[in-house]
Amino acid sequence: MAHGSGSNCPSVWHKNYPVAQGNRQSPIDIVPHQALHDPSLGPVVLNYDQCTSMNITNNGHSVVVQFDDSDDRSVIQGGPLDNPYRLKQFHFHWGEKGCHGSEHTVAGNSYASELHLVHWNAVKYKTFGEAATAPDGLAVLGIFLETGDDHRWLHVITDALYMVKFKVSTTVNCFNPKCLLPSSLHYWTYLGSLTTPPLHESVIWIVLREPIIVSEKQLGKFRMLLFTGEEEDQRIRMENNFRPPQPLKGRKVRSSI
Ligand SMILES: NS(=O)(=O)c1ccc(S(=O)(=O)c2ccccc2)s1
Ligand SMILES: [Zn+2]
Repeated sequence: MAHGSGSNCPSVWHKNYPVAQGNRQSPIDIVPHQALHDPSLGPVVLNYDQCTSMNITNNGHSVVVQFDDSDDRSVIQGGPLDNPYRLKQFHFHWGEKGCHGSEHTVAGNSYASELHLVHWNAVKYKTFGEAATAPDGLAVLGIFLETGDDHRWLHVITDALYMVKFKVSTTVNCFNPKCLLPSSLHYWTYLGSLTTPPLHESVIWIVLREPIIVSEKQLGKFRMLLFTGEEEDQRIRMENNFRPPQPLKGRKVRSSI
């Protein structure tokens, strides 16, 4: 859970963001045998083949790789989505040690980290900002990270993290996030929200069942990032930037499995 001073403490977010206690908040605990298998749910299709990555930024609460979303070169479609959603950015959530750090949990079990690929509905909405407040505006693909062997492609990101130790940005060229996908695209899907303020209830969540494997060493590089800027004398390590599971409030989780 994100501890620490003021705003990055989930238990007080509702004071400034009353929607934190809304009816479709994220993350949630996914209970596989209570999920509804929906045969009408087709496969999720990721068209990330062209190079649209732009930069990697430490934004003070995570590390974010941003993409050029001025056209439909990088989109997700299929599955629960009625049309293609454009890739805007991806970022991670992690803990300070062991297997805590993911936001979604599976039957009460958490993973060491969770990758979120954020997409927006550019067919129905003119801008990301407009989509971000619409009930079907965003689609976030969640991928669990489990510790084990080195992930050969995650190195491209983790080797760049020292450059964004403080709250800064640097360019990253031609990183195709398809290399961060597990072999199976079986997923759970449900209607939820952003997991950080402003907590908009605008996200169609697609959470992959199969985790990707990364090494402790690679995860450790996330933990050496700082919430603070270079000019600040206080150095607060960036870790535990995950929100705990929120009440399901009657929502149904569907599975493609
Ligand atoms: N963890 S999460 O994937 O739910 C998430 C939190 C914040 C974002 S955002 O930066 O895209 C964003 C989107 C809308 C408004 C402000 C920021 S995505
Ligand atoms: Zn996230």
